[in-house]
Amino acid sequence: MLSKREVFDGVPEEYLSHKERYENAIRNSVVAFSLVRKMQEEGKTSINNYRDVVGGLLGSSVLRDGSPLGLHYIMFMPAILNQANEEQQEKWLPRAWNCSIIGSYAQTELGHGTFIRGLETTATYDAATKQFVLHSPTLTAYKWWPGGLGQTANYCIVVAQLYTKGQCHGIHSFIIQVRDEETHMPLPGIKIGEIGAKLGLNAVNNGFLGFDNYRIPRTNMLMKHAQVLEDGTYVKSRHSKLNYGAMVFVRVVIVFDMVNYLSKAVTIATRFSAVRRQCQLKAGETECQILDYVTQQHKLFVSIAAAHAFRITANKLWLTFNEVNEQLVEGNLQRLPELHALACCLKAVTTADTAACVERCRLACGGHGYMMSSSLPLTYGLVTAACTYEGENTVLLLQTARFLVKTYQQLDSKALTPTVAYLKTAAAERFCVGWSNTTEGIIRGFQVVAMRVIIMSTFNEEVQEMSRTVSPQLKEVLHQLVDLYCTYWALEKLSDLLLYTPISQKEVESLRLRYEETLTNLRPNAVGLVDAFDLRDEMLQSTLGSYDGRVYERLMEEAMKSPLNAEPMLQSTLGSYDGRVYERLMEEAMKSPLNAEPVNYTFHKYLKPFMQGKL
Ligand SMILES: CCCCCCCCCCCCCCCCCCCCCCCC(=O)SCCNC(=O)CCNC(=O)[C@H](O)C(C)(C)COP(=O)(O)OP(=O)(O)OC[C@H]1O[C@@H](n2cnc3c(N)ncnc32)[C@H](O)[C@@H]1OP(=O)(O)O
Ligand SMILES: Cc1cc2nc3c(=O)[nH]c(=O)nc-3n(C[C@H](O)[C@H](O)[C@H](O)COP(=O)(O)OP(=O)(O)OC[C@H]3O[C@@H](n4cnc5c(N)ncnc54)[C@H](O)[C@@H]3O)c2cc1C
Repeated sequence: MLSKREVFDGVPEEYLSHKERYENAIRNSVVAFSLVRKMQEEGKTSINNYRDVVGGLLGSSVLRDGSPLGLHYIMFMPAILNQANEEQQEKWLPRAWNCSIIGSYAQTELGHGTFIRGLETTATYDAATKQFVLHSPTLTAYKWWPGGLGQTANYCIVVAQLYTKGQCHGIHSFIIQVRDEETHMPLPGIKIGEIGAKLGLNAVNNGFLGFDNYRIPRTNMLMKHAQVLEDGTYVKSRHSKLNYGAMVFVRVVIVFDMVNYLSKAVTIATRFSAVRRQCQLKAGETECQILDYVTQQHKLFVSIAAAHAFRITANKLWLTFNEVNEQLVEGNLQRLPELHALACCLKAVTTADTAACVERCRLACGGHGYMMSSSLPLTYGLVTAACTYEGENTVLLLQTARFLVKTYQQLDSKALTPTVAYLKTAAAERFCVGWSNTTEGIIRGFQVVAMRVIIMSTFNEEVQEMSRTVSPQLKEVLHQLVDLYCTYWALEKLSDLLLYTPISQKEVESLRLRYEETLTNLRPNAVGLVDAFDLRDEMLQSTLGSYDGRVYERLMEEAMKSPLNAEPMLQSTLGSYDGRVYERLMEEAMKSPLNAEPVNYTFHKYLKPFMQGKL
């Protein structure tokens, strides 16, 4: 087993080049995941074991910044289990378990991540050849982000709009080979590479993938829920959202992942705070441990409590996930909406809280927390990504809100599922129940808050008609900015206002409405207001923030500059805006510091022996 913080030719990880990071990650991953494969060979294939071992490996000292093989375990295999029929599982799972194929999960595109019903990649059924034709009609249709896809995976689950007999049936999943199993070269009609450097997870080898009328057998559509028959007849799924199952699974395991990272961060910060002595509590005394300061305890102790709370929650969610999945197998879909809402809510809350807590742990360590060697910056990079991937947090919380409002609207007509049963009590009792400063009293208080917020949201949704115009006068707009700033901070600091001012409940409710109104009023001028900062592109240096809005072209242009994309040469009609695609590719290749070797040497040295079970 590799030692902690394995180095690459004696150079600590932080000082490796982008390419060396990848090579180091491949080398460490094949050794680490040989352990997982051994577990499988020895029959220790309980999903709990895998969850804990794979989860423990990712982000561990060996795979500190993720792994190009992570998605293979986290999404590729669970997606086959969740969406492939028995025949397809028999064909693909054994090869996935022994890693003779390495997979990824390609759903997000340059142009769409959240709104998956808007994905543009198409899979059109050709009954004459009994094949699906995969195609990326635009640059924004390119898959963008799939972990391991850049240079590592040779298969992936692709989510595409299914067309048969001229009709679109929405998004479905397909298992697709993208690289030759012997040479690892991209197959004809496949345009593939890595997307470039990121804030963190720089060992994951996130990639892009475009299809140019690429054909796959009909039987490569994952057909557990919906099917396309040989003549092109579409047979729909019992529930349109059963295809979303892979995302629910990952959201559930992310909660476990947050426990790992939060426990690490608060361990580092608390131990350091016991060692670090700074300043004197009383003049003349020896300097005290910073852990003795109440302000330091305020920063850290809630993270210790949160780590335990998240662990208990994660275990309960895992049990619920398994219960509901057993019911799904029996055709009982009754608790699927609750599981979806719960997974959305807990993924969003635990990732957001963990990111905030890890940042507080870093700040609690002063300058030394800013050192890469503290592991706190790296940990922050890992956990903050989780606020975005597997469903951006805001969007997932909106899904939970949607479920809660629907539950409230059916309060009297429908039996409540376990996690929302409290709404019945909160609705039945007087809202202003007496307050008691006990754990139970606080929980009851938050249940009442939840109830009232749901009622307010339902009221806003049903009654509120928001029609507004915005005066073009700059004065008007600046007043709105002042208004926004005041109402934002009044709501942020509401507990102080409630404690120290006579603000009433009614005034708080109208403050909230005013805040939302100000947001809506400012929306039409939002871009104009930032243009007014007059920051030139050269100063911004951002693919996302350039003045001309050509985000996707710039993202792709930057991705092409990655040294890893020089091998192999990309035969690609990337839709470059000036049409000089081949000249530009050759220009870029000539700039690359890498030899245009057809495949990164790590494939033959590490990956292929691993896939052949020789490591
Ligand atoms: C062999 C198996 C074992 C193998 C080994 C296992 C090893 C385990 C490994 C464990 C390791 C642990 C450590 C690792 C931790 C994890 C690391 C993760 C690494 C990175 C992964 C990142 C991957 C990705 O990011 S993949 C892409 C993710 N993308 C998204 O999440 C997209 C988000 N958007 C959406 O989900 C949808 O667009 C949504 C929900 C926002 C809107 O969908 P839609 O428009 O279709 O729905 P609505 O109109 O809003 O609602 C309609 C209706 O549908 C219901 N619904 C929506 N979604 C779902 C769902 N998922 N499930 C069920 N129901 C759903 C919704 O509630 C509405 O219902 P109504 O009744 O109509 O209200
Ligand atoms: C490290 C990392 C790894 C990833 N790995 C994978 C992978 O392996 N496979 C894969 O398929 N994808 C992967 N992704 C992509 C990820 O799933 C998407 O980034 C994520 O779903 C968010 O979508 P988006 O990027 O389009 O953001 P957007 O949805 O465009 O979000 C931008 C902003 O718009 C807001 N917004 C969007 N829709 C709404 C709405 N309806 N209401 C209110 N606000 C809204 C969001 O809240 C956010 O503030 C990865 C992403 C990251 C960062």
